[in-house]
Amino acid sequence: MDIPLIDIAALSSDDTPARATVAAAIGHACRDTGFFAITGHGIGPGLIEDAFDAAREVFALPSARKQALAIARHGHNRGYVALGVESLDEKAAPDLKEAFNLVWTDERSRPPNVWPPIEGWQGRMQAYFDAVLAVGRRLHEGFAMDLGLAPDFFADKLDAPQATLRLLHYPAEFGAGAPQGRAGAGTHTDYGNVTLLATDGVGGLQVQRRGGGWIDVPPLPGAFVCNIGDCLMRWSNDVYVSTPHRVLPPARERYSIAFFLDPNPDALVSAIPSCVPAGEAPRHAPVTAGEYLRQRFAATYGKAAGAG
Ligand SMILES: O=C(O)CCC(=O)C(=O)O
Ligand SMILES: [Fe+2]
Repeated sequence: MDIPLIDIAALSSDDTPARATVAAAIGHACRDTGFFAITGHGIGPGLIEDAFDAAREVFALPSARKQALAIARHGHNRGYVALGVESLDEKAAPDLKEAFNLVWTDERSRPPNVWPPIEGWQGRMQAYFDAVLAVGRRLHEGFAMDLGLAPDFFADKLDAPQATLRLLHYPAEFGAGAPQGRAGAGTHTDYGNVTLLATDGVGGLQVQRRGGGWIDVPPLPGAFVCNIGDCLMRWSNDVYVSTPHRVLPPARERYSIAFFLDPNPDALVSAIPSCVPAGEAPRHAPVTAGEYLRQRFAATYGKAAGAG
């Protein structure tokens, strides 16, 4: 299979050889397509279903209510992004999707989230956010072990992360009749360290094959599709690959929930020693994760959307 299915349950155990086996499987996928799917993550189907229900409720709000929650109004990458605002492929026409973003915040160093006025919504989404963040941190223990680092290498670089939970809605009316050249989400790589994606079982996500062509990501109920982003690729001196992917205009209405786990703003992204061959210089200059992501967001949203 092009996108391996990895049971990560042993990562939560204290069985060192079993942890190393999972880490090696993750590492292999990160060097190959940069995409893998995980089971054994410990997030029950009920929590995932609740998150999708909450996503359907927010996108079903009247347009004016959604606009009141817009990122363009609130800034800091929180809130609603309407259809036609964003192009993940910076050179292409806007994506045929709407989105709602929630960010990691301690409500002191960063502003609070924007919450829609829906009964019980905040509790459901925060529970999902916390659960998926824990899994994302656990995956980093696997990356660290695979890269010859202490398992907790990333822990203090992810304790105030630039993490974003992004509810996505691709409306049905664009399926077969999508305007020429318009995608659900244009071809792009993700910016941060790792993305954990839950889908509702409607296809459309495709991953670029290195030799050319596209791999259809099959519906994987209960699993998360994970992929490496540009920041971790840079950290690994390009040993891990951040692979371009896209979402076709779906034939049916489609919902997905992406969780982007990106490091603390002040974390220094500097080539991991085991990834730099002896006698060679690192491929990229060190940069803070905050500065790196600022540059990437500016390119996608432009100033008008007030992202970042
Ligand atoms: O909706 C999806 O399946 C993927 C979305 C995606 O790749 C992204 O938002 O970065
Ligand atoms: Fe993506």
